Amino acid sequence: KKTILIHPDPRLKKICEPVPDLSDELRTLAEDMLESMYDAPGIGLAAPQVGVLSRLIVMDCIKDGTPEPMVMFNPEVLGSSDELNTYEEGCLSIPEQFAEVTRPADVRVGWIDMDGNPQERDFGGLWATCVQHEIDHLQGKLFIDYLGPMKRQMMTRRSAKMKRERARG
Ligand SMILES: O=C(O)C[C@@H](Cc1ccccc1)[C@H](O)SCc1ccccc1
Ligand SMILES: [Zn+2]
Repeated sequence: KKTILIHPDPRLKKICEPVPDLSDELRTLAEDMLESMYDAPGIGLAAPQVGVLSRLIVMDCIKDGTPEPMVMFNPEVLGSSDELNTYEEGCLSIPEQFAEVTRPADVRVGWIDMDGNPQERDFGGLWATCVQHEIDHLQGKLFIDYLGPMKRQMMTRRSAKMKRERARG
């Protein structure tokens, strides 16, 4: 299991490097990230959140109750709808802070899967929100960056407080 970084942390603001070639090490990292995600619990997790500045995200697009774990290397948004959707987002790196974020309702995403094969898929609903939230992490972008400066500052202060309290154990 990997430790999830808490905002503010400079590693959460970095642009992540593309994954050059798949390796067993990267596949193991993806497995560890899925384990950390389920343990949190969460429905998505990006590599920078566990301190790895590579373009890798994991998600579980639960389909009618059955878990559907997804591993995406070098994910990119290929297209997005004009239609928007607003969702109250949270982030495992900004504990217990929630705010409404508006994003395109539907997105087409391309990525390389665990077997090294290129994949392409349309996402809607919660999964569209989740995959956009995760891909933002690879650009060093957090959901609070969509808020006004006052709300962002308040959430940053509170997250920093949570971080201090967690560090003290
Ligand atoms: O920090 C992360 O990237 C995990 C996020 C992913 C996410 C954020 C907003 C909306 C959808 C997904 C969450 O903490 S995972 C926790 C969660 C669980 C169920 C529904 C929404 C969020
Ligand atoms: Zn997040």
